[in-house]
Amino acid sequence: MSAMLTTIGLMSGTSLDGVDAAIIETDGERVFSHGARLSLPYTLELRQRARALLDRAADLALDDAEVLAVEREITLRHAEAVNALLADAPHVDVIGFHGQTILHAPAERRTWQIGDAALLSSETGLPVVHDFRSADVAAGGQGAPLAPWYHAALIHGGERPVAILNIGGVANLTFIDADGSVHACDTGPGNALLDDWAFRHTGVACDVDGALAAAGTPRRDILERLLSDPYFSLPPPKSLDRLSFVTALEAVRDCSPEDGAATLAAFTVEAIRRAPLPNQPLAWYVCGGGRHNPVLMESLRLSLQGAVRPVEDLGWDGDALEAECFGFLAVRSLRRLPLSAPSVTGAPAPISGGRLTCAGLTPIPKWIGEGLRPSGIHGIS
Ligand SMILES: Nc1ncnc2c1ncn2[C@@H]1O[C@H](COP(=O)(O)OP(=O)(O)OP(=O)(O)O)[C@@H](O)[C@H]1O
Ligand SMILES: CC(=O)N[C@H]1[C@@H]2OC[C@@H](O2)[C@@H](O)[C@@H]1O[C@H](C)C(=O)O
Repeated sequence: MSAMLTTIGLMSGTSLDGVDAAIIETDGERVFSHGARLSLPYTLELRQRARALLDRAADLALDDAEVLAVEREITLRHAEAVNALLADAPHVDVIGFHGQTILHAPAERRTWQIGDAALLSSETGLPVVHDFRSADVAAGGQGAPLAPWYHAALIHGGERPVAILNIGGVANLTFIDADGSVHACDTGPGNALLDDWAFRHTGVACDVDGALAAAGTPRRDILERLLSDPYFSLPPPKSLDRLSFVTALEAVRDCSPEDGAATLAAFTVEAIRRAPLPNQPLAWYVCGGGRHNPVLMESLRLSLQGAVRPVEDLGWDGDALEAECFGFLAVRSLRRLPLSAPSVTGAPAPISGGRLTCAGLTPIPKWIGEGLRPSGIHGIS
């Protein structure tokens, strides 16, 4: 296998808004180029079916008929995204397929990403690396966040300490200290609660441009109650499920739509401010859909010490970063490089992860047989 592979990374995040796909060239340690990217939204119906699974995931069997049906729909949407990128890409070696998290309970050694890797492989004719979190969780790690590997690979020099903050459905951060050491955790809610609240009150899937929150005032009493959750006093590593703070929607139930949105936005920001960091970052670079919400960005600027900037100021694409990350992690998996480490996920030692499926391929690409075969291969007899 040549050291460098062209990958398509795929992420279907906790916002459940759709699939992001992005091409990079990487050896799993360095990133040599960034290629095309695209996002394909899910239909409202698929979004709602996936959301219903999240609500029931703890009690669902792996082969539940609705799980399999939603998994198939989601996988076919991923295949559409890959095939659209392949139409203009000269050559791609491998797909990094995160899938859709419907349950994340590392304390119970469970994390569940739905997605049919064999179907994706046969629909695209490419090898697929998937199931990135299970090995870490089985070893006692949090299974998340995994993006710090990618952030650390991308960031060169510049000011330190620095934080990369992803505001997706859940918010997570990577902190790189002055000595280069990397720390990470999920900080708390990202956009997910705001999305649910906006949908309930406006029928629109998110609080577009923060319009609702901008017109309201945070309810400080409710905010303090929300922030008294023990999660915020825990040291890292720590990670969250999309539904971890869903009771916040009950707490703001009697607020006006505007005040409720303002309170939930303030909850996201204050949880970030309280993230347990060894030092204060000189700068915070923000990626994920939350950076498109001016209320979140302005409140972060007022609350945090250090500059708050979109990752575009580093020349990165903040909407492609997570998808790119899973292409990067796919190559790390093929090379059996660590996907997790004590200071990031709390795994007892740096360990690799991910599984390879080649169901769509005859013959199997030669490089896959050249000593880089991960454990747990499906589709290779
Ligand atoms: N113009 C906007 N105004 C307000 N919010 C926005 C805007 N654009 C995007 N968002 C928010 O960004 C979200 C999508 O963000 P993103 O794609 O980063 O999430 P994700 O990848 O699903 O999450 P995660 O990082 O948790 O996996 C939307 O659900 C919405 O809340
Ligand atoms: C279990 C799971 O899917 N976690 C996601 C989620 O979305 C944001 C945050 O919670 C983060 O911990 C993680 O995703 C990113 C890509 C990560 O692993 O770094």
